[in-house]
Amino acid sequence: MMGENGCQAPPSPHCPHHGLPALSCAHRQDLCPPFTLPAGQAVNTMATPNLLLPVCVWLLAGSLFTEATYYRHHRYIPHFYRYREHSANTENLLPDVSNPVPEVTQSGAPTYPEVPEVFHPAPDAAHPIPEAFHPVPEVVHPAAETYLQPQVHLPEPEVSPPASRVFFGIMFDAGSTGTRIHIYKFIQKDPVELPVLDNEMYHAVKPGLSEYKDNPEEGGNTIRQLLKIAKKTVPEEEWKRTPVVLKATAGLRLLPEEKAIALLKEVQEVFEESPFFVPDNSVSIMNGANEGVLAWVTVNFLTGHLYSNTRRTVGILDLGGGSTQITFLPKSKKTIQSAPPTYTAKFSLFNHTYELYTHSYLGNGLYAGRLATLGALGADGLDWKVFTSSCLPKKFREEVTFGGSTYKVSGIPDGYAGYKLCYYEVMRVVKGIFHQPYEVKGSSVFYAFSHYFDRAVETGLISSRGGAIEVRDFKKKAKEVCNKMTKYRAISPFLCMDMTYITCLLKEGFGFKDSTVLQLAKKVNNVETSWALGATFDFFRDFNIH
Ligand SMILES: O=c1ccn([C@@H]2O[C@H](COP(=O)(O)OP(=O)(O)O)[C@@H](O)[C@H]2O)c(=O)[nH]1
Repeated sequence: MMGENGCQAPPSPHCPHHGLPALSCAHRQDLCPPFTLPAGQAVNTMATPNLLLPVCVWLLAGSLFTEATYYRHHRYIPHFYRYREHSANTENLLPDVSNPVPEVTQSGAPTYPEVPEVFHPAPDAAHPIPEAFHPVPEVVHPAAETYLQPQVHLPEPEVSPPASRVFFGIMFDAGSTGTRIHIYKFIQKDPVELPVLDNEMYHAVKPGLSEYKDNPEEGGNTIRQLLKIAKKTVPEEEWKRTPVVLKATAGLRLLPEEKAIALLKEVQEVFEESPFFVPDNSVSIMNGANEGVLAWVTVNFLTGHLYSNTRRTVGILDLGGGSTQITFLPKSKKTIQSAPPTYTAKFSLFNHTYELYTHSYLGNGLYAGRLATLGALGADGLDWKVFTSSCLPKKFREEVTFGGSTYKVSGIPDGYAGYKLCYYEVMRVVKGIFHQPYEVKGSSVFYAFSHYFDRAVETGLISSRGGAIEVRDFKKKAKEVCNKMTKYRAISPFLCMDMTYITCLLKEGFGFKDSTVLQLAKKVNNVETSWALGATFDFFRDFNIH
């Protein structure tokens, strides 16, 4: 089985390293051992982020495509002291219970700037936006003579402001349960200032790439389908300089290496035949630490915490199909000191170095967790076997597919079902696997999204607009669902297992208190709460996550 290294398909022939344009091949190019290809085809790890974009919002949109497509429009006033006025989604913020200012300053810990310069780092201190995105000089600096009429002694007219420059970034999220395209439109108002996130187009298709492990061509077709949306969204004159990037997560991490490589190669070929710019690091499997860090960047950026002067940030909890991530900025040194060395990540952003607690648990996503609870995870070749669980309705019997494999599963027809037995079963999947961070029992606010959000909506814990609940609410609802399985079966026969798993993950896994408040959100400021935005920032401004 493959490790969690971020590994990529072979380099694109369009890269400067291969004699072509210079847009994004300045990124980190670590070799990736598990994906070593024949000589001359060494693969690269993905690059990592650093960009700051002010945002604010209005939403244009509609559901145009099959599963989920929407188009959002954002405008942002780039002054941090105006942040609260311009937060379009204040119901998602919990300022009163946010992280308090740390009492003890942690050496090497990030400090939040007190002055607005944080928005405009000196050009030489930040990684420059690629050349191609800089406004052309003659547009930015019109010749002064054009505007001066000294001979008639008229007052000097105001010089026109520099023309804004629009650029796009296309980020594919190849998850275990689906593939999603995020098309971000940015506005670069001034070459030395930071671009503004103007809007995002999002569309998702199911199933995920890993389901095509035995038929990569068909997997490639799902990417082709999504690229059609990109062609409709990005103006034709921008295609050539719009980078297209795909990052795969747990679905591909869990596949045998050769199957994952075949899928990545197929995607690379589909990208090559597209009219978009294909950097040499454009198709990769993202490592778990980057997945957590980039989601943290997205959420803290969208909630305004990255450029507020409050020193507050929020933690993130991401429950995917194949893996689950926890990431937060510790207040106490002890959290980092007591964490296993691979459970921390440093990166630079806005001239600051952050050291986060972050970990991705591969095989502990919701779908992988279901199979693990049933004892079926990785049990390929046991087609005859029926995997049973007291978390499922007694009379339920079905085939389920995950990661391209199909398993027979059922309830226990003559046995017992219910919360207690179910909790005992899921405990086996969680116990001894999770590290409990030193300060997780504290008062930090965590944003929980992906399947945490989906299940909370399905069970009526929150509305589809999101909301705040306590960990104990998941437990209460899990008991209710498990003890009334027939009532909830129509929503999903797995609802009892899922809710119990989430409860167990939060309490026994991460060690959260019953009273910990979780802010559940699918979107913040109408932008998807996933790692994709952070990864796009990272593409343009390497965060150097390590
Ligand atoms: O931009 C995104 C990306 C993901 N998701 C949801 O988050 C979950 C993540 O699952 P995924 O298959 O990506 O998990 P992974 O493969 O990363 O474990 C799914 O419910 C997705 O619908 C979402 O709502 N918006």
